[in-house]
Amino acid sequence: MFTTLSKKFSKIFQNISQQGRLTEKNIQKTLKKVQYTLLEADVSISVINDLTKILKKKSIGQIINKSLTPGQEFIKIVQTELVNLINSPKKKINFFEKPPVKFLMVGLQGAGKTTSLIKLAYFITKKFKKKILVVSTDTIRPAAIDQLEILSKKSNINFLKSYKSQTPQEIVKIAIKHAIKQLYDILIIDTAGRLHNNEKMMQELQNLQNYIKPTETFFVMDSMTGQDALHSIKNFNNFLKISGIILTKLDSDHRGGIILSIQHTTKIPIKLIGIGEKIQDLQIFCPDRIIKRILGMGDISSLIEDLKINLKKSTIQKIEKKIKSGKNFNLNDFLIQIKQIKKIGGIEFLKNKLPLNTQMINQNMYNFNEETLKKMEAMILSMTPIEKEFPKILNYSRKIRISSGSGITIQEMNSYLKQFKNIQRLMKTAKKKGFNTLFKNFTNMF
Ligand SMILES: Nc1nc2c(ncn2[C@@H]2O[C@H](COP(=O)(O)OP(=O)(O)OP(=O)(O)O)[C@@H](O)[C@H]2O)c(=O)[nH]1
Repeated sequence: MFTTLSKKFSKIFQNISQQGRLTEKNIQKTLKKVQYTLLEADVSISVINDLTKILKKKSIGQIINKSLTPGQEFIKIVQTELVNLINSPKKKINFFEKPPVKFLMVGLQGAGKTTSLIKLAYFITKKFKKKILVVSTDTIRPAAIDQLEILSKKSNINFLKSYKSQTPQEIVKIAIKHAIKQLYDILIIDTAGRLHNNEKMMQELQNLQNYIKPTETFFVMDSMTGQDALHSIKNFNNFLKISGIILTKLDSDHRGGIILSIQHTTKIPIKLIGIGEKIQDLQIFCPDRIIKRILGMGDISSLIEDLKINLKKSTIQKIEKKIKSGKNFNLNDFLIQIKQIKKIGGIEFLKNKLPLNTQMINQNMYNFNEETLKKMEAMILSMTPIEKEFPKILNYSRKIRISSGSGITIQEMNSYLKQFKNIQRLMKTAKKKGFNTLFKNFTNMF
């Protein structure tokens, strides 16, 4: 996510941080670099111009000769202004009205409407314990109704069957009746993908929205579409009242410009982001977290949140208990950790959320990948219980035996055991400073 963009920002920031004193000239020079970076990232020109004006005014006014750490001050200003650029007071999802609250999903073909619908239903069920019903009004694309049915079944979401012979309005009428009767809190309605210039289909959608009067009408948008998407949103908004955007496919490494342009250009808030194809890959849009990632500062907060949502409470409690007890962290515990890393999305997922500077400094971390994780697991599984408990006893002959059992060279084994020792040290720090430091110091494990 935003790798190219964040690498560029990291470089600009590294450069300015090294300057003891800032003059108007070098602030102007840095702002030029920021401008080019945004331009290359496909941010719209009007956004860049407005942003540069504010940055110039604030940074020149506030920094020169006034700050002891001018570089840091400059970075803070850029960070704050970028957050302001994508923030909106209307970004909260409204589902606290009289039930059944209705959500309508609209957008171009293939934008990710059906997938996002299911992810959203799953997210709200899991986080807010609401009773949700989903229905499809897509009678145009063959298999669209079946797709929603299959996804719903897979995720244990209540699905109401609809038929191609029905009109969207008939489907919705039945669904609302059903939702009221069965006391559902939320009804989420999928629609057929369409182009904004298909007047007939847009009119049909407008009629449907007027009939449903949804609390939220989400425009689901593929973030890979770039600047063209801005026209689509505006055109959809001419027919409908869009209350929020769900920006999908942010996991692909695109240029990132669209996320900085949407709010400023359309005044419609981004409410949710899709970051993968799996059911749990939907997040509430948090401007400060996104900007941190764009600027290469990592996203430790959402990493901790993801870990808390995706790992069982009991597992987290076990780790915390282990840390607090001060008992020696052994290779059995390490094996459990490896399994957990795999479960939450693997090492690439974790790396993605770490501050870029730390990642770049720590070459070992950079070289660490899914393959390494597999090898570590194989190494530990080839050990005897006593070796796992007390790795200190691993002498040369024991290592030879483990090596032939796991297919890992002695050199690799030594390097993994060194990493394990680093983790042991980290656990001791976490005991003093708390559980969250474990993730904040993640890179020190390597
Ligand atoms: N990588 C990634 N893929 C996604 C994301 N969201 C959706 N997709 C994929 O995008 C493709 C299209 O998604 P759908 O949900 O079928 O799109 P749709 O808008 O309902 O499509 P139509 O009904 O044909 O208009 C599928 O392969 C999804 O798995 C995301 O956040 N990340």
